[in-house]
Amino acid sequence: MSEQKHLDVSSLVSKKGEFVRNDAAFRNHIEKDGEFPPENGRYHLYVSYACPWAHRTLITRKLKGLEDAISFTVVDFLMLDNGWRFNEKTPGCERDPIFDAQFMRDIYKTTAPEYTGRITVPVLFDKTAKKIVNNESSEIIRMLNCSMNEFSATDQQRALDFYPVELREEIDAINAWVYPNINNGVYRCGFAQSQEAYDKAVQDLFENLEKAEELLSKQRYLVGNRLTEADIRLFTTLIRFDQVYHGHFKCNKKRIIDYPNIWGYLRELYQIPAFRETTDMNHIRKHYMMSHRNINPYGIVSVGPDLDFNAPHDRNEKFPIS
Ligand SMILES: N[C@@H](CCC(=O)N[C@@H](CS)C(=O)NCC(=O)O)C(=O)O
Repeated sequence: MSEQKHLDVSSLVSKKGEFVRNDAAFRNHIEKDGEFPPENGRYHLYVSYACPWAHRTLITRKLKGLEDAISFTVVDFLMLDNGWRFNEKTPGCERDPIFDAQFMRDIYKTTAPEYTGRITVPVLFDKTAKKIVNNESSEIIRMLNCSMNEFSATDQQRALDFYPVELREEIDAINAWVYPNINNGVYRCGFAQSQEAYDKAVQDLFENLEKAEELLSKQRYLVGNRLTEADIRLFTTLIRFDQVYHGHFKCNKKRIIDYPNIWGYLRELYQIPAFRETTDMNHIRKHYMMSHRNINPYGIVSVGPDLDFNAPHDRNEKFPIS
């Protein structure tokens, strides 16, 4: 196990000062007749409410009605030198129910002692084999979308498909600009270590937010009239934007509330229970501002803004779904 401090992002910064995210290491899949077969109650998610990548998995789990089939544990929002930790004293968090571990790194160390990479969430964990199945959220949400259908709570949830075959090309094309420029784009702004890297990241971010605004001025969702994985993936960045990324990551050319179509779209998604009930703004705001001491040395949590995500939106009138 590497002894590097958890918050040390120097290994993730290029010579030009650009933030470069590492690829996830555990890339197994839940599949019939495979090492990790679909099974009710066998799998567990380790997540942080603060983390946009983990947030995707919680939303998909709930949309698909897999609350009884897949358990989860939330780590403390504070991530300091020892990384993600379990702390049942923080509201919303619990003890680790599998190993009673103190830190997330203990889960990685116990079950994958040879692993030397970063200790990230989300983690999809097999409670029977005591193994990490996967720690890449984009793959975890695909598994939750289709590999556990037999355990969905209702037939309606079972039938939901957020990555349907006929839309895959379009969804992939959207993800291909949303991920680098928006999802990871905010991190590229916030963790940039040169003016040049920041300037480029911020330009890419706002050009692509304009692109999303333009698209959402013509249609209800990113891929036409149907809610897909692309929307789940964009939502978790948008919901954090004005409250955190705008100030903390210096993404302050505009706010999301300045884009009328994105703002309406964000409110519509937030008002769907699976999105709203998995959003914890307290964890989100405190995590970023109290943990990233390299960019906010005193850990002071800023005041606002106070946004009404529950305010009515006009998406249904603008783009009715027949
Ligand atoms: N590719 C991963 C990225 C996950 C990730 O970077 N998670 C962050 C939290 S937002 C983390 O755990 N960071 C700790 C670190 O990099 O040391 C995914 O999408 O699942």
